[in-house]
Amino acid sequence: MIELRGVTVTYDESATSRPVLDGVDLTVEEGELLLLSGPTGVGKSTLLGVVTGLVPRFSGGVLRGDVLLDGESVLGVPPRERAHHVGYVGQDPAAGFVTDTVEEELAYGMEQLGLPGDTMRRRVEETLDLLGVADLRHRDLRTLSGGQQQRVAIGSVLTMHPRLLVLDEPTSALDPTAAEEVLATLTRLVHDLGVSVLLAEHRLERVVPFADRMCLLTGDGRLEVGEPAVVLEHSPVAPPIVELGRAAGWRPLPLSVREGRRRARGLDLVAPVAFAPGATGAREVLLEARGLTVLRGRRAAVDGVDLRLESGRVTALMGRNGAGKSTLLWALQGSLARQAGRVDVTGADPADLDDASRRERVGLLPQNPADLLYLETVAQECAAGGAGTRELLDRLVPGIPDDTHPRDLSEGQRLALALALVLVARPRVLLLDEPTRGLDYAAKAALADLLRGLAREGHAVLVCTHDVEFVAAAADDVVVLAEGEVVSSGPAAQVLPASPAFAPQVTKVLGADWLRVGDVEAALAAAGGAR
Ligand SMILES: Nc1ncnc2c1ncn2[C@@H]1O[C@H](COP(=O)(O)OP(=O)(O)OP(=O)(O)O)[C@@H](O)[C@H]1O
Ligand SMILES: Nc1ncnc2c1ncn2[C@@H]1O[C@H](COP(=O)(O)OP(=O)(O)OP(=O)(O)O)[C@@H](O)[C@H]1O
Repeated sequence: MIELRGVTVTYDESATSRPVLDGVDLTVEEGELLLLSGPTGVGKSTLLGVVTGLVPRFSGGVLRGDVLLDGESVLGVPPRERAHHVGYVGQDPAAGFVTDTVEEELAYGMEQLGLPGDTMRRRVEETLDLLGVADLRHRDLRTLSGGQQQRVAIGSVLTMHPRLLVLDEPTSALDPTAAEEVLATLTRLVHDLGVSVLLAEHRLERVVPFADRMCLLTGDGRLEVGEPAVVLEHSPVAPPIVELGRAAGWRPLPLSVREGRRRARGLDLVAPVAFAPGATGAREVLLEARGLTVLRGRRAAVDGVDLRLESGRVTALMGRNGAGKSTLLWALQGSLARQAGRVDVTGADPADLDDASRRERVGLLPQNPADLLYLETVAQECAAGGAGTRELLDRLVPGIPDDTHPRDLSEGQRLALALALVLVARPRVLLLDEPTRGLDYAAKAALADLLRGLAREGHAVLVCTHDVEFVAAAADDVVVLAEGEVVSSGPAAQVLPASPAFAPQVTKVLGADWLRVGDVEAALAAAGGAR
């Protein structure tokens, strides 16, 4: 139904710079789910923008080639007029909201299309249920948690019944169960109604099992399209199950946990020793919270939480969308008022400190990294961060040009820059809110290394995330929050395998002794050596 022909996009027309997309051909067929993947900053959002019409109209840059909808060129057709056929949800869902409440937002697109009132009401009800947001229907959009916003944004395009859905990292703010449900819903639309879905995603473990075909942007502007199992043979980005298949020499590669489990029957491995703790020697309590309660609206979003963070440990804070994780982070950091309880960070209550002295003790990476960026270029931001900022940035996502405006960075590049600015201050306690959005596997591995390194040097790290694979790679401990209360906590090696929602792929395939592909690789090497 939509076709890109020889599409080339160049943002910077100087002779030295290469196009982001270079002669890309792609046909999205009716009734298929197409997964777009590739490393951070490679051009995935750009490609989606070509389909929706946002690139180059609102992004700048130059587009060559043609885009056809049902065989007719739509290059001159603005995004608004394509919305009838093409529904789009961007990487920052809140940025696309145009009304005030959940119900209004779900109805807005349909009003623009001039649909009859009873149709609108019916579709709003259906969508509220489909995305599990019925109890939020009257809520102000600005008070929703990140994951709640993402669900509403997806719902607001579904109500228009577009024939093609274009989604940029649609599960990045969703808890694992919600992600699975949203993908199952999309798959149902694809199978039952012949809707087409084109989605870019970094968490391939979530999406690959649902994809009919996969496109890979390789980094030189080219696009490779094929069966997921074929594209993943040599893809630089691959989910843990595929890495496991590669390590064990399984062909064809397993794409789902189920296939992996079948292949793993013949594997005879000696279980790894327990995960090495972050630091040896004495641990120091760097942050202690007792009876922490924070109201949001009339409800306690955080309800009597006790928490202790020690030097040398990386702790993951997990839990359903809306469980109160972001609220807890801001209350620990001291800038969000609490109704009860106390917080102590190395002898002081951060709520009593001014901004500068607070930053030295507790660093917080906000859910929206753009909140930390206010200068004109990457180089200026790095200079303002001080010595070492640029090096930190390059460790996470190498090669970002100095003169780029932070606004023009890809999502992952922007996150890496904000992270570098927080990390360079070397606060003893580091709080990170969902720090893996937009990051490819290499960048996540670099981030995990960085956090583990900081822990070894005596920092305490608390990472709020829905990315179970990242938790498996980075965390010593896990704290799970539900409705504002701590419902379980303990070593990651015990908490993750105990829950079907939080178990990483390797655990699901090989059992509770295994969390990471690296451990399996080591065991395979040891077994090979012993033979
Ligand atoms: N409006 C713009 N002006 C200039 N450069 C841009 C603009 N938008 C994107 N870029 C650059 O083009 C490249 C591709 O960006 P894009 O956002 O398409 O990547 P992406 O693959 O979606 O990244 P991520 O995985 O981080 O979401 C990046 O290097 C980015 O800095
Ligand atoms: N001003 C407000 N009025 C009413 N409820 C609010 C307000 N602000 C936040 N909430 C609610 O408080 C709860 C906790 O929100 P919080 O952002 O801490 O959740 P979270 O665990 O970080 O979620 P996510 O994983 O989706 O980011 C959510 O249900 C949210 O809708």
